[in-house]
Amino acid sequence: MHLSDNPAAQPVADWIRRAPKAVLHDHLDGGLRPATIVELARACGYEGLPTEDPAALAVWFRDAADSGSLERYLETFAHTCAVMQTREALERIAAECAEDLAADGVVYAEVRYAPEQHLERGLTLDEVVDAVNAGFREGERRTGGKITVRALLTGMRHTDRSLEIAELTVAHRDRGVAGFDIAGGEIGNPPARHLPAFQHLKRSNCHFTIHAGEAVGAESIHEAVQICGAERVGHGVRITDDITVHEDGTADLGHLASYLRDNRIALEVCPTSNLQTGAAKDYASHPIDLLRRLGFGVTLNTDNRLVSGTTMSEEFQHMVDAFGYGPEVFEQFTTAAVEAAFLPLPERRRIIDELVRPGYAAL
Ligand SMILES: O=c1[nH]cnc2c1ncn2[C@H]1C[C@H](O)[C@@H](CO)O1
Ligand SMILES: [Zn+2]
Repeated sequence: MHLSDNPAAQPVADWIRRAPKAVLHDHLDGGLRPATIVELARACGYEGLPTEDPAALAVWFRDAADSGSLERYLETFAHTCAVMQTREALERIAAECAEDLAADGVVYAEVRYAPEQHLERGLTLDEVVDAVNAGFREGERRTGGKITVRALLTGMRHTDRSLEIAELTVAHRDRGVAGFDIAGGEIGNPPARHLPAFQHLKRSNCHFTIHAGEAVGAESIHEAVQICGAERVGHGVRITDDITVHEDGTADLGHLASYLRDNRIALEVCPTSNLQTGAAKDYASHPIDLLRRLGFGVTLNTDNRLVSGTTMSEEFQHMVDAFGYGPEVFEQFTTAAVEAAFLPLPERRRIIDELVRPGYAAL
């Protein structure tokens, strides 16, 4: 099913909006406000936008990304990255990102982006990271501390800068950066190509996740977790390749699937994005429910709020519609996300004890 067959701008139940949420997988360059893109494009002289009408631009992104292919999904980012090349633009976009997530009830967010994609107008890698961090701090301040945001620095799988970005991550950790990731086209770019980056992170005791099991199957997840040492998996839905479901509903797990489940390797699941890239057919048959029932460390995420035309609340609502979930399931997903956050343990505990549990109890 294509998203365009689906009603846009999903109405969301009031309790879903109020529920405390945590997002581990949200791309900064996939979540800009459409009106901000239009303004920044005018200011920096970028003439490539498909339209200058913000509402039409939002629809354009979602439709263009709804292609059935990860490669075509990724092409849309040329327009967002084009307007993310100055300190002011990055700071503004990061501050608005924190505000938008907080307005949607997100209390903890890890937001990722690839610093190497923001160097076209002369910024250095360090300046990019400083600008985004300043924006996140400003956004947290504007929301009165309702949200905590940490950055993940992404290395692009088709380029050769991952070691440099891993070093950048280590240099900026404890100053707003919580970890590292690799993203981009999965086919032809296996994670082990970036082994030196992962080895540097391991030696430096630094957190990382890897996009895997989105466009390629379980072998990509195996490489990400067992060869590269990822603590979490971005998407990971194709772990179903290693699970056999029988007619009576029981399931057998292969060794990799068992390893992920038994070690609570968190899966950063992004249902709407999966429908667009062809990693899943529709919400009702999305593997998230099977994985949850089997005891995997499932977390629910947006991936790209603009490009996928979604929010955390809308992802929750899609799951309610498809599987009839109530608040207890979302409390599970949210708790699993905070437990898998790249934060010191006492901070994770504080978010669960002071924000998540009381928030769900009050619904
Ligand atoms: O879901 C994804 N899979 C692989 N790469 C992705 C996904 N969403 C965004 N990206 C890419 C495009 C962005 O420019 C980059 C850094 O955020 O990460
Ligand atoms: Zn992603």
